[in-house]
Amino acid sequence: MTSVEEILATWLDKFKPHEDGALLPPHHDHCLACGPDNPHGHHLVVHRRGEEVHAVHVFDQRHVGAPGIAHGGAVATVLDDLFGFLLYLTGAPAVTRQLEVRYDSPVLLGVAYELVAKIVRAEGRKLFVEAEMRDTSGGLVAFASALFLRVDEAHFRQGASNSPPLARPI
Ligand SMILES: CCCCCCCCCCCCCC(=O)SCCNC(=O)CCNC(=O)[C@H](O)C(C)(C)COP(=O)(O)OP(=O)(O)OC[C@H]1O[C@@H](n2cnc3c(N)ncnc32)[C@H](O)[C@@H]1OP(=O)(O)O
Repeated sequence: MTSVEEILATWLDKFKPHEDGALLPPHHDHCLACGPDNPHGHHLVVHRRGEEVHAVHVFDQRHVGAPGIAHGGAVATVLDDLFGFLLYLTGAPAVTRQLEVRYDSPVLLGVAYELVAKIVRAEGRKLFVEAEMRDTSGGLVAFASALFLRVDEAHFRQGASNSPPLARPI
């Protein structure tokens, strides 16, 4: 697992401008939603699309709530993390202060959904953001809104000396 200091050393590079259509970098390699090296993660892949961010995502059996249906917390994780990619367009890190998710239809495992997020407005440190998740017919299955607050590197250093075990003992 990479240390907080190692992540911070390259973290701000990710906030340099990304071209329209570019594949956006994961927050870090073990991020629960987008980290490619997290075996429990969603492995979310996100591109810039104009002033929005876009992903096509499939939930799998690891994210099950009711049989065959994604857990609502898993859906919220992915939507929250998608907002985290909008931060690359703003040029500065921020964290979720409030997140609200509306679940309009069950999100089915093994089915592709299209996700889009955008910044609705920015006021000082505050970023108000919204996201939609749609099925391949264009039907809205979930809608999220959130408030993100800009923070500095000191915020992330709060976790630097905290090294819990990688997995709970069985
Ligand atoms: C290691 C390196 C990097 C790794 C990065 C991984 C990144 C992952 C990326 C993304 C992954 C996904 C994302 C994640 O998972 S981020 C992880 C989940 N989020 C957190 O852990 C955040 C925890 N919270 C905090 O640390 C503090 O609360 C922070 C720092 C956020 C704010 O505490 P602070 O004390 O600083 O600020 P404040 O609370 O006084 O408020 C400030 C202003 O905001 C206004 N306000 C507050 N609430 C509301 C509201 N509901 N509607 C409207 N306004 C509201 C408030 O009135 C005030 O306004 P004003 O008086 O200034 O006008």
